[in-house]
Amino acid sequence: MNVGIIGLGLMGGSFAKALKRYSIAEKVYGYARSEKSKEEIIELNLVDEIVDIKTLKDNCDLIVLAIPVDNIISMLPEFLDISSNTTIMDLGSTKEFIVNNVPSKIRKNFIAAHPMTGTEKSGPKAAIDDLYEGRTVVLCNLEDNENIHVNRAFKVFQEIGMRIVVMDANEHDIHACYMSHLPHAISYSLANTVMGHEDPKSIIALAAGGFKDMSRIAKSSPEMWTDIFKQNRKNLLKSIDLFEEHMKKVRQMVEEEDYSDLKQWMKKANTLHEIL
Ligand SMILES: NC(=O)C1=CN([C@@H]2O[C@H](COP(=O)(O)OP(=O)(O)OC[C@H]3O[C@@H](n4cnc5c(N)ncnc54)[C@H](O)[C@@H]3O)[C@@H](O)[C@H]2O)C=CC1
Ligand SMILES: O=C(O)C(=O)Cc1ccc(O)cc1
Repeated sequence: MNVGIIGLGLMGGSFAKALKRYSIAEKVYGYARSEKSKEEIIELNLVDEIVDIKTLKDNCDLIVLAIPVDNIISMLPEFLDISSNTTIMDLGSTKEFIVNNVPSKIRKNFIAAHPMTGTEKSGPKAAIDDLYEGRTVVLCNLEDNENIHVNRAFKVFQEIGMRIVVMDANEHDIHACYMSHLPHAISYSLANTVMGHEDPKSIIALAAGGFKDMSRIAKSSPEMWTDIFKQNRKNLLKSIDLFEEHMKKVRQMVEEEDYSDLKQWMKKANTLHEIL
């Protein structure tokens, strides 16, 4: 099997590494837009060859879109003339808007996937060897796909050591919002709150583990996350409203010195880690 990867940053670059590690592809082709990315991809030896989109389409059994979620949608018309045997797969963090915007001509070929693994880093240098190992990938709306493409996706994800979960795209976006998109909104808010109040010297001198843990994902790519917030806007707004209710509640308990209720509220939060 030949695989083509469009976008060789954290997700695409790590996918290329996993394919090599498990000898899954005969040849891995890459497509990158900027000269800087191309240089980095060659230097890091992420793919066998960097090619244009036509070469990818003519030579690959599987084409992986590992680019920001709005770019995934704008790129889809490029694939209207692909062979019915070629699988296209995206790795985007949102799913419903994407599946609803796949042109009907290639809907059977298009596998909507979301690997539930990543980091706050981006670009080719962020690619890591074992990003996918032992992690979960969510595949959405597989009833819209032809079997050849579903089987190919299952085979590749299993071979790189992933656990597969199948879900409706709408349901996926709700879960992804609470487990990932809301935490990113909170982390960005925390970072901006602290920077608006503390000077850099105090931040360096006093930042402890908790603050570092909670602000790590505030380093994530604004290009990628603006698109995600845009595509999952409805769920994100609802989750922010629910989160604000909790912030109001803790504020009120502290203001009214209601420490017994505060302790109960904290104890309830502690139980999350009995599940995790
Ligand atoms: N970062 C993470 O932890 C995770 C990201 N995702 C999703 O994976 C996708 C890729 O994210 P990352 O790899 O983290 O981003 P990244 O920023 O590390 O890599 C994306 C690469 O694609 C390139 N690119 C952008 N538009 C392009 C286009 N039209 N043609 C060719 N190259 C293009 C960029 O220059 C960049 O090198 C996104 O859709 C994101 O939502 C999914 C799970 C985890
Ligand atoms: O860095 C982290 O902890 C993440 O949460 C990474 C991440 C980012 C986006 C996703 O769609 C999935 C995972």
